[in-house]
Amino acid sequence: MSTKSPQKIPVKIKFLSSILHSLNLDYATSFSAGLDLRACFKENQLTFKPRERKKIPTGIAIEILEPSIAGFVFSRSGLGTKQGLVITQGVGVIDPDYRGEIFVSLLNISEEDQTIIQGERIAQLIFLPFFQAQIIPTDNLSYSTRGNGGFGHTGKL
Ligand SMILES: O=c1ccn([C@H]2C[C@H](O)[C@@H](COP(=O)(O)OP(=O)(O)OP(=O)(O)O)O2)c(=O)[nH]1
Repeated sequence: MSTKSPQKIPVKIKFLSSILHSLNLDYATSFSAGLDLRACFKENQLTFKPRERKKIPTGIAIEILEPSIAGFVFSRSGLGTKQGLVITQGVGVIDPDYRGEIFVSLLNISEEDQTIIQGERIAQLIFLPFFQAQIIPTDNLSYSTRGNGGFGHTGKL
């Protein structure tokens, strides 16, 4: 393992919930890629019935001070694999111009009721670079070996 630390980008964080006062909002280890987001609802706990989904406030709003970096909300692997609580839309995208509270939409894909408690770490926020396309309208796309083949076109093995 390198002794260097991951590169940091500047991100302002506004704390919106007193629940976070007593809890740590920081990277779990010095090489964690994801910043854990915590459930900041008023109740002590929240239960999801099978296939139920809920939007959960995280108690933070952010300002990413780099124009080509967005935040991406991913599932925590423990919550997803042990309890079946996953991000409803697959991945949440936090645009760099978004200033509102970050919400996490969780979906219970298990067959049982699942409960999370106030302050629990429910998802992870990862900052990644993105590109916008410079759109070039055309009728002709260049030849490639793959062509139109997709969705398993190259076989299983
Ligand atoms: O998991 C998420 C996903 C999005 N957002 C916030 C930040 C994001 O910048 C904004 C809009 O998200 P998105 O572009 O995915 O939403 P949309 O459904 O396309 O709606 P909009 O018309 O607001 O863009 O909502 C969250 O708080 N959590």
